[in-house]
Amino acid sequence: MKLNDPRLFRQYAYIDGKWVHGDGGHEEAVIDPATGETLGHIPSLEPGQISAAVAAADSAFVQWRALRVDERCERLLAWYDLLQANREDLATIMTLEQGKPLPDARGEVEYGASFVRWFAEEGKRTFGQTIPSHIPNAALGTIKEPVGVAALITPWNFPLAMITRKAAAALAAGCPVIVKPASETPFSALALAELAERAGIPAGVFNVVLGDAAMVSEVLCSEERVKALSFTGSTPVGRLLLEQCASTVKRVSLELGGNAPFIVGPDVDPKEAALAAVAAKFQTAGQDCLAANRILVHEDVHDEFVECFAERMKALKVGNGLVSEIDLGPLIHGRAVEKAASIVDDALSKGATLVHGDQSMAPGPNFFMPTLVTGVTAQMKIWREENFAPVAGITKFSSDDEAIELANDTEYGLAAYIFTHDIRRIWKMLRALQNGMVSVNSVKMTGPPIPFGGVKQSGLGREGGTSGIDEYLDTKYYCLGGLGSVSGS
Ligand SMILES: NC(=O)c1ccc[n+]([C@@H]2O[C@H](COP(=O)([O-])OP(=O)(O)OC[C@H]3O[C@@H](n4cnc5c(N)ncnc54)[C@H](O)[C@@H]3O)[C@@H](O)[C@H]2O)c1
Ligand SMILES: N[C@@H](CC=O)C(=O)O
Repeated sequence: MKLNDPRLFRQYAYIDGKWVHGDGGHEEAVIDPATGETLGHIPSLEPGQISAAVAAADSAFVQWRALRVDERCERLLAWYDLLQANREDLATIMTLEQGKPLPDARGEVEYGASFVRWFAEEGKRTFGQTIPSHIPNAALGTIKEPVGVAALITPWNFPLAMITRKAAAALAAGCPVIVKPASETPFSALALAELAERAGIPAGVFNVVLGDAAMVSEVLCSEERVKALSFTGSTPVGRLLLEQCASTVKRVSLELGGNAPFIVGPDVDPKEAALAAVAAKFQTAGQDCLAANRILVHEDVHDEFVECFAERMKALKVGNGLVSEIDLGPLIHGRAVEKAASIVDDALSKGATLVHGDQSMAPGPNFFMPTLVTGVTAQMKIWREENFAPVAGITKFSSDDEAIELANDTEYGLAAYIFTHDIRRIWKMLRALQNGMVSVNSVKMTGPPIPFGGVKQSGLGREGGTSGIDEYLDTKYYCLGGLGSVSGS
C-alpha cells in the first residue's frame, strides 16, 4: 500500500494508547474487494483483552471528563486538522479496503472530518436549564454530564464517517470510546486511532478493538462499566444488541437499515428525476443506508422516466476504485454479489421485467453490474429487503395516496425522497411518510448539522445536529433547598 505516511497503516488493535496483538495469536486477513488480494492482517483479540479495553477506558474517563470542555474540544480540532492533512492517505486506505471510488473516499474523509469539527463546537453548548422553582426557598435546574464509557460498533460501507459521527460526539461530551469496526474495513479505524493519538487524545480515551464480532459485542454489551452502546449496521444485528444491552440497562443508539422510497410525482421532468434517482441509487455501488431502494413513479411519467434512467445507468463505469473515472467499485464480498443476484432472480421469477443489467460484463468476481427491473411488486424480495447492491426496482403508481401507502409498506423508516413541485403534494407526503428523514427535490440530505436517524425498525436516537451529543449525556436534576427567600424568585 503506497501512502505518504506509512505509519497510518496499522495492523494491530489499539488499547490504552498501545498497539497490541491478540493474546491468542489469532489473526484475520483483510481483503481488497476489487482484486481479492490480501491487504494485511489484523489481530483477533481474546475476551480478556476486550475487558482490558473497557478497564482502560473506564479509568481514562476520570481525567477526560475532568478536562475543561474547551480543552477537550481543542484536541478534537487538532484531530480534525490531522484528518484533513492526511486526507489522501485516508482515502487510499478506504478505497483499498472498502472498494469505493477514490473521489468518493476523499468525500467520505471530508464528511467524516466535518463531524469532528461540528462536535468540537457543539461540545461547548451542552447547556443545562434553570427551572422556575415550585418549591419554597429552593433553586432548581439541570446539568448535563457524560454518561461514561461508550462502545461504538460500526459497519463497512462508510468505514470512517460512521466512526467519527459517533466518536466526536462522545469525546466532546466527555466519554471515552471503544470502537469495534467491521472486520472488512478495520484499517480506516486504526488510522483514526493513530491520528487521535497525534492530536493529543490521551491513552484509554480512544480505543479500537478487533476480533470475532459476536464475542466482542457480547463482552461490551454485558460490561457494567460500558454505559452507552451506539451501533450502526443491519437491523437484525441491531435487534440482537438491543437485547444484549438489556441486562445492564445501557443507553442504546441504533442506526439501522433503510429501504428508502423514491417517489416521482406526475408533474416533474422525468429526465431530471431519473438523473436524481440514479444518483440516489448507485452511490457506493448501492451499499448505502440512504440508497433509493424502491423507486415509485407516477404512471403519467413512468415510461419516459424508465428510458432516461436506463440510459443514464448504462453510462456508469464499473471497476477498481483506484482507477480514475470509475463510478461504481466492487461489492464488499462474494456473499453480497450472491445476494444481489438472488434478489434479481427472485424479482424476475415473480414477473418483473429486466430492463438492463448484464453480469457477463462484470470486471471481477466481486463486481455487480448496475441492474434495472420494472414491474416490482410487494411480493418480491427487492421490495421487502434492503438490497444493498446496484439493483434498482421501479413500481408504477396512480395516486398520491397509493404512493404513500406503498412507501410506508415496510418495517424500515430511515430516509425517503420525494420529487414533485406541487407544494400541497409535498406537504401531504412529508407528513404522511413514516421516515426519520425526508428529502424533497434533493438527493443530498446529510451533513453534520442534521439529526440523522430513522423511525420504525431503522433505529433509535439521532446522530449529528444539535441532538447527536445528547446520546452521550445524562441530565442531572438538582434542587438546592433551604436557600431562604429571594425577592422575585
Ligand atoms: N442508519 C445508518 O446510519 C446506517 C449507516 C450505514 C449502514 N447502515 C446499515 O448497515 C448495514 C450494512 O452494514 P453491515 O453489513 O456492516 O452490517 P452488520 O450489521 O452486519 O455489521 C455491523 C457491525 O456489527 C458487527 N456484527 C456483525 N454481526 C454481529 C453479531 N452477530 N453480533 C455483534 N456484532 C455483529 C459487524 O462486525 C460490524 O462491526 C445495512 O443494513 C445499512 O443500512 C445504516
Ligand atoms: N450515507 C449515509 C450512511 C449510510 O450508509 C450517511 O450519509 O451517513
